[in-house]
Amino acid sequence: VNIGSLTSTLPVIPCQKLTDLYYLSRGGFGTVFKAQHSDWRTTVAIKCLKLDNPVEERHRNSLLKEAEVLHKARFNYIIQIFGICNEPEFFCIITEFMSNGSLDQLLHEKDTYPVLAWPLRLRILYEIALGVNFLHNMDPPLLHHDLKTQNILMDGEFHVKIADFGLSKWRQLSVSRGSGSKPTEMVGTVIYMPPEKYEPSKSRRADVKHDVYSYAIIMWEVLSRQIPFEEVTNVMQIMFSVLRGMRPDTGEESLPPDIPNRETLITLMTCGWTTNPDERPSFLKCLIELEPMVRTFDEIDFLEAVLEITKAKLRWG
Ligand SMILES: CNC(=O)c1cc(Oc2ccc(NC(=O)Nc3ccc(SCC(=O)O)c(F)c3)c(F)c2)ccn1
Repeated sequence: VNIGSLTSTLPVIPCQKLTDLYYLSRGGFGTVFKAQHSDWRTTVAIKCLKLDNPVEERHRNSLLKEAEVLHKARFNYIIQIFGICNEPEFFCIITEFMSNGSLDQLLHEKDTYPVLAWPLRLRILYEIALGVNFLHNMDPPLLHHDLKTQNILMDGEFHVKIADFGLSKWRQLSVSRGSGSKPTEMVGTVIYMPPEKYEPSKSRRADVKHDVYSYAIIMWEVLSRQIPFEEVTNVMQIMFSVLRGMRPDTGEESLPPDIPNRETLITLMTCGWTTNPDERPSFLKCLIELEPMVRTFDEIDFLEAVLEITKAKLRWG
């Protein structure tokens, strides 16, 4: 058997199979739609190149590259790619549709989700770590470098899938080329970015400790349901404060005393966002800390937590 032939090729899907397109989000030059696959009878998400500007080779290639990366990174906690649609006038990546949206929405839309039980919050943190740890274990390691709650998606049972809308990353690319006269403003958010990355020139190549800083900030956000540095006026002020050592507050008003394993979780998050990248834990270390915590809950605890928010969501409509 030729091992090369074993690597399953990615299905190429004719674009007329994709119907009922519904606009979801837009970025640099990519646009994301919800769609129906007419043969598979399921809902999918498609990330495609805008149709207005001529599909330059560069854009098509970067989307092809993304499809290849996703195809290689197939795992339980990474968004699943179903195929690509590669036609002269229409080019897109087809992925599973994550019906419960992003972690950002789950955490901060408190009208829709008034309660978010601790067992589910811990399972979410654990599954994010499983996903990123898998990427870091690939050969060569795949570094995400844009982990944020908007890139963590939730499926029908509120299980986590790591995604990368990547639209801001490319936009940043196009902006940082100094296209216009105005200063290249940072697109996207700076709160998940480790301080050593504020000066891209000085940052070390292929920084393996970037993602764990972002993860520590996400840990705080999941446990507090607050926006990190919400009280700080602007992006520059956040960057100066973080460079001086400011981090989200780990006091009881942000992280309530009833959090299970509160001290261990705070130790892990403060270690994860420490200024010196070398002192930050690996995702393997994070998983070893989190496994026993998640094991203290049983399947019913998770199902009850999911049922609670599913009911609330249906009531809110
Ligand atoms: C309510 N539901 C929705 O709105 C919705 C929208 C949706 O749209 C997409 C979102 C993201 C992607 N693409 C993507 O995630 N790619 C990618 C690339 C690299 C890495 S790993 C290394 C690295 O990060 O560079 C990675 F983890 C992921 C996409 F194709 C479609 C998908 C599902 N549901």
